[in-house]
Amino acid sequence: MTNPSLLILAGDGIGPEVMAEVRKIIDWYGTRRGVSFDVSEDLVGGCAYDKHGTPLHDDTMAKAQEVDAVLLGAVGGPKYDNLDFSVKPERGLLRLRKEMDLYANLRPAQCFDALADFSSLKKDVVAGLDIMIVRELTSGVYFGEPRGIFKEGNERVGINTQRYTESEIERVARSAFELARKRSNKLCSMEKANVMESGVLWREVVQRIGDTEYPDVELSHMYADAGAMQLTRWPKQFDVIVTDNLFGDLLSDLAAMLTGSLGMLPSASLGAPMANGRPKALYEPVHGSAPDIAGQGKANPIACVLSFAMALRYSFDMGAEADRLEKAVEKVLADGLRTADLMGPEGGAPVTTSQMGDAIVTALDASL
Ligand SMILES: NC(=O)c1ccc[n+]([C@@H]2O[C@H](COP(=O)([O-])OP(=O)(O)OC[C@H]3O[C@@H](n4cnc5c(N)ncnc54)[C@H](O)[C@@H]3O)[C@@H](O)[C@H]2O)c1
Ligand SMILES: CC(C)[C@H](C(=O)O)[C@@H](O)C(=O)O
Ligand SMILES: [Mg+2]
Repeated sequence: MTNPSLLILAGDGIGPEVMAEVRKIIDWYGTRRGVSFDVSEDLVGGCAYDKHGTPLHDDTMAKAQEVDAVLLGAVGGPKYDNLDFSVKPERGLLRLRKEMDLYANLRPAQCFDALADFSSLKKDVVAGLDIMIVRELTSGVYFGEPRGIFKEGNERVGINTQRYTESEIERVARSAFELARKRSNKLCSMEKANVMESGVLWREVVQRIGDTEYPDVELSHMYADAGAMQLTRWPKQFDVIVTDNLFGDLLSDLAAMLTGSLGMLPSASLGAPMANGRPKALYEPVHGSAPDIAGQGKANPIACVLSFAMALRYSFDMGAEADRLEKAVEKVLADGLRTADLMGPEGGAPVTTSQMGDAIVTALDASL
């Protein structure tokens, strides 16, 4: 049997720093668990632009289509802020999502016990929190046409279009209902049906899929602005949330901070099954390239490490190994290890990115 294949696209800023820690964990699985991956690496984002004049070379896109899973670090940075939109680092990531047709973006927000004190919310509001945001990732206002900056009379007008077809809503709704069934059978759908036609359609379609295919799942609907408010008021009322591309972008950053730091939140972007039965998949932390701390050894690698745990679970059917890795992360946090983003105002001595990665590997060793 051939080894499962992984394409690593570490990207820009802290991307390569956090990915180096994931490499240690991939190596650990090879040497200690006999689970070897065929790993290849390539460029995405600003570093790809620097080399090729494009944030994602066609050859890299082709490789991404062939492998079992892609692991991505982060893209972007101030150096590229003034580039034309078509070659900005972020376009590389958006192209991967679109051409791999990764329509269901799973963004869990879990509050580790050891960090409950660290959230900006009160401890009892976040302790034990475990929610899953399913963000539609290949459509909506991110991709709708027309788009652009146009001349209209004496001034310019910027246009983006929110657009959803029924089938796009149906497939992401099914992903969310399936997840809800594996968790606590509760799904909340968020849109703005009070002001947007695309929201009206979204609500109707999600309700129909629920009524006809998932009558056992308790379905509720909420306007996305109220959803943001409820997520900060009492987040534990939610289990699975399904929402569109833009609202999902905002709500998942909000949910990340409930757990203490953006440096903690992983994600899985999944598409339709390939010929081998595995879904098309890309795994990446929710955070970006963090230019303010890049190159200083300060980045928290946990979001990227937990993204690899999601790969073990969703691409490679290794749920028990994913549990092992998540428990190893839990252990290092319980032991008090903190990167700088997890230090309170009282301060203390943070560990470096690399020390955090090493500690996770040591905890994995201890799990055997
Ligand atoms: N998936 C991605 O690649 C992705 C996601 C979001 C933003 N971006 C891009 O990243 C660049 C910077 O964006 P931004 O500053 O709005 O968001 P960001 O997520 O990079 O950073 C926001 C804040 O969180 C901190 N932070 C983020 N990840 C951290 C980690 N692992 N450990 C410790 N602290 C961490 C940063 O230091 C910063 O203060 C932009 O070019 C943006 O487009 C990329
Ligand atoms: C970098 C950017 C294109 C991306 C998005 O807006 O989707 C990011 O914010 C995310 O959340 O993955
Ligand atoms: Mg975002």
